[in-house]
Amino acid sequence: MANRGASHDARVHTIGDLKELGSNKLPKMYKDYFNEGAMDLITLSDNEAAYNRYKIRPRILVNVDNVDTRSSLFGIETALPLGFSPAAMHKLAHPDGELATSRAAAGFGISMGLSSYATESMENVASQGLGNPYFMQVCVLKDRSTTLDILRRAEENNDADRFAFDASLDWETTIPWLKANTKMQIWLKGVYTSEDVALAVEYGVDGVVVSNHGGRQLDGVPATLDSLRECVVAAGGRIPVAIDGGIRRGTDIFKALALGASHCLVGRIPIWGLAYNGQAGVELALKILTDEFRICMALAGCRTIKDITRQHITFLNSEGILAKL
Ligand SMILES: Cc1cc2nc3c(=O)[nH]c(=O)nc-3n(C[C@H](O)[C@H](O)[C@H](O)COP(=O)(O)O)c2cc1C
Ligand SMILES: CCCCCCC(=O)C(=O)O
Repeated sequence: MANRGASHDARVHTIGDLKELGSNKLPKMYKDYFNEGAMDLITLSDNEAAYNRYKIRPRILVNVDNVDTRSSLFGIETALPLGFSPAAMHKLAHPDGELATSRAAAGFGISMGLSSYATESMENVASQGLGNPYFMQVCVLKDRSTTLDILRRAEENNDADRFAFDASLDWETTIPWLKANTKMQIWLKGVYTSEDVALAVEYGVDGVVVSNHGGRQLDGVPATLDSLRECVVAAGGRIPVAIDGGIRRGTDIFKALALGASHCLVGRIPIWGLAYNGQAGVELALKILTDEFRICMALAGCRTIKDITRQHITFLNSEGILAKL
């Protein structure tokens, strides 16, 4: 049963409610653009299903009188280990678009990622910030001057628009070129494997995001929560490993952290909030996630984010047996 205490909206008690009500306010073409994925949607659906294969192992008689959900990204404090993934075209969901999303993120003190295909300028989006971390998703394009222009503008805004993707990118040229052209941290988004985490460390990348683009690129790859496990081992604490894809509940955030994620990102949730009620809808989503996460921490016996460990999670194997990780 839904947690009826979490929301201030009579109709929205869960992110599932928000998806249903928000999406259904949109023209079908926009709804499909936001909600669908690649091919047969197997990875899209598994991103969510994976969170149900892992179970929380609560500890009892832990003093959780004063649960502290604070975390950090890029060395900047966040109210939660949560942020918004860069996702294109928020104005298709609501005319206030990324400005509304940015204000909601700033008000809640969480991280805000901006897409190269945003419908608002990075300058206007970043100016909504209140000291919360901002990051810009950059495609390295065939026309490197366009990518350089995005990097310059992102640097000027302390935190990032245009087109042809470059399919010839490789480790040897791309990462050194990026590092030579910016002082900002460089994180790789779209990492799936221990091999590529090891290369990210070797090439001096600052962090990785385990992501399959919300099931919108290669159908048939694992759920990100399943990929996370090998990526965390490969990182070995040398670089942070963030995750996105399929996170819909506060308990999902808890599970990802227990499996070693340093930060969780959500792509469609702010879009559903925007579609439902603009900035107030995004804030409603964050209220639900914050309350659910705080309650989960307390009931699992974790007072701080550091208290959430591998001991707090177990895996339901194909025979329905809880296997210790
Ligand atoms: C409508 C939409 C547009 C997206 N646009 C981008 C983008 O421009 N750049 C990018 O790196 N990822 C993009 N993504 C992927 C998200 O950053 C993120 O990986 C994904 O949404 C996470 O899954 P979730 O929606 O289940 O949270 C997009 C995702 C969606 C749903
Ligand atoms: C030419 C515009 C491309 C926008 C791509 C946005 C995106 O990544 C998505 O998944 O949608």
